[in-house]
Amino acid sequence: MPEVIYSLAGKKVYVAGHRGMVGSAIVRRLASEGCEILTALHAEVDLRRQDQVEAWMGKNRPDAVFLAAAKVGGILANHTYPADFLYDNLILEANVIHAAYKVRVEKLMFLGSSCIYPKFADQPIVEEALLSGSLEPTNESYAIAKIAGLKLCAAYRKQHGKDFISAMPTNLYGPGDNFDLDSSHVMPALIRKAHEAKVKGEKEIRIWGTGTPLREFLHVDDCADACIHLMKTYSAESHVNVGSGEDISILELAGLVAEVVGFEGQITRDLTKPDGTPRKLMSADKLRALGWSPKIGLKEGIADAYHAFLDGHYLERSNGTVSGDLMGQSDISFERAKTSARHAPTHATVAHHPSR
Ligand SMILES: NC(=O)C1=CN([C@@H]2O[C@H](COP(=O)(O)OP(=O)(O)OC[C@H]3O[C@@H](n4cnc5c(N)ncnc54)[C@H](OP(=O)(O)O)[C@@H]3O)[C@@H](O)[C@H]2O)C=CC1
Ligand SMILES: C[C@H]1O[C@H](OP(=O)(O)OP(=O)(O)OC[C@H]2O[C@@H](n3cnc4c(=O)[nH]c(N)nc43)[C@H](O)[C@@H]2O)[C@@H](O)[C@@H](O)C1=O
Repeated sequence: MPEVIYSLAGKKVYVAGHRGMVGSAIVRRLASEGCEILTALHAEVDLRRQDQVEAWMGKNRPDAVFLAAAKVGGILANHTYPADFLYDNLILEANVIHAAYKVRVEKLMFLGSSCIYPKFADQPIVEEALLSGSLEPTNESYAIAKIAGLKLCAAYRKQHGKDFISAMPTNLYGPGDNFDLDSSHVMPALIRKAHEAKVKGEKEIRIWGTGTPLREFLHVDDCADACIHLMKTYSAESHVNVGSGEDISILELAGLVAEVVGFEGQITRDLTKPDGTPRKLMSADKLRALGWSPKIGLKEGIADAYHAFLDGHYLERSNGTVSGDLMGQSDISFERAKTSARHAPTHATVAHHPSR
C-alpha cells in the first residue's frame, strides 16, 4: 500500500454536491475516515454565486474539499444545453477552487470526466492524451469546463503551492443516479426502460444510436473509494484516470441490463439519437500503480443499481418529471443484504450527516 501523505482523520471535510450520486457515495465512504463532514444545500449556497461560496467557505473553513458538484447529464442533455453545461460548470468550479485557496484549504479534489479526452484518442486513453486532439461535439462544452477545472487546480499548485488534485472518472452508475430518461446517462436509462417494459409486459426496449459505441463503467462506490484513496496518497499536478479498465458495447450492456432486470423482449435501436464518442476506455495503469483497483464487477454493480432504483432512490431526484410508479417492487430476484451493507456507513464519527 502507498504511504498515507494526507490523513482525513479529525479534519473538516466539505463535500460539494453531497446530494448527487458521487457526492453521496463520498459521504458514505468518508464515514469510516473519522472526519467531520461539512455540506451545504444547493438552496442555501448556489455554487455559481461567488458571494455565497466565499461567505460559506469563510464561515465554515474546511480543511479539505471534494468538489463533486456539477451540472451533469447524459449525451442528449449535454448536446441540448451546451451553454448551461459550460457556464454552470466553469463558474461553479472557479468559485469553489478560488475560495478554497482564499480560506487556505489544505487539500482539494476536483472531479472531471473521461470526456476531457479527444474523440479519437488512442485506446486505452492515457492521462497524457489530454489536449492532443478535437473533442466529441455532443459534450464539448462540458469537456472544456472540466479541462478548465483541472487546469485551475494545476495552476493554483504551480503559482500558490496548493495541494489541489484532479480525478477523471469514467461513466459512473449506482445508487442516487438520475433516472430521468431525457437527461440521464445510458445505464440508469437502460435499467428504467428494461424494468418498465418487464412490468408492463412490453415486447421491446429501444436504445439510442447504433449500440456500437464502447463505454467503460464504474460503480459509484468504487469511484468514491478511489477518490478517498487518491486524496490520502496522491499529490501532483497531473490528473488521474478513475475507471475499471474494461469496456463494453452499448448493445451488449443493454443485454446485460435486460438479463439482470429479467426483461426478455427485443432490443431495438433509435437511429435518430447520437452515438457520441465511438470508444472511451481509459488507461487504469496510473491508478493501479498508486495501489487502487475496483472491487465491484459490472453485473453485480448493475444488480445493486437496480435495487437502488427499486428502493426508490430515483424518486428524490426526479423533480416530478418521473411517474414514481415503481411497478413490480416485490419482483426482485437478487440478494439484498450484501448490497445494502455496502451502502451503510461503518463508522459514526460524522458530525453532520446530511439528509438527502
Ligand atoms: N455521473 C457520471 O457518470 C459521472 C460523473 N462525473 C463527475 O462526478 C461529479 C458528480 O457527478 P454526479 O454525482 O453524477 O452528478 P449529480 O447530478 O448526481 O450531482 C451533482 C450535484 O451537484 C449539485 N449542484 C449542481 N449545481 C449546483 C450549484 N449551482 N450549486 C450547488 N450545488 C450544485 C447538485 O445539487 P442538487 O441536486 O441539489 O441540485 C448535486 O448534488 C461531477 O463533477 C461529474 O462531472 C464524472 C464522470 C462520470
Ligand atoms: C459520463 C459522460 O456522459 C456523456 O457521454 P456519453 O458516454 O456519450 O453518455 P451517455 O451515457 O448518455 O451515452 C452513452 C452511449 O449510450 C447510448 N445510449 C443508448 N441508449 C441510451 C439511453 O436510453 N440514454 C442515454 N443517455 N444514452 C443511451 C448513447 O447514444 C451513447 O452512445 C457525456 O455527455 C459526458 O457528460 C460524460 O462525461
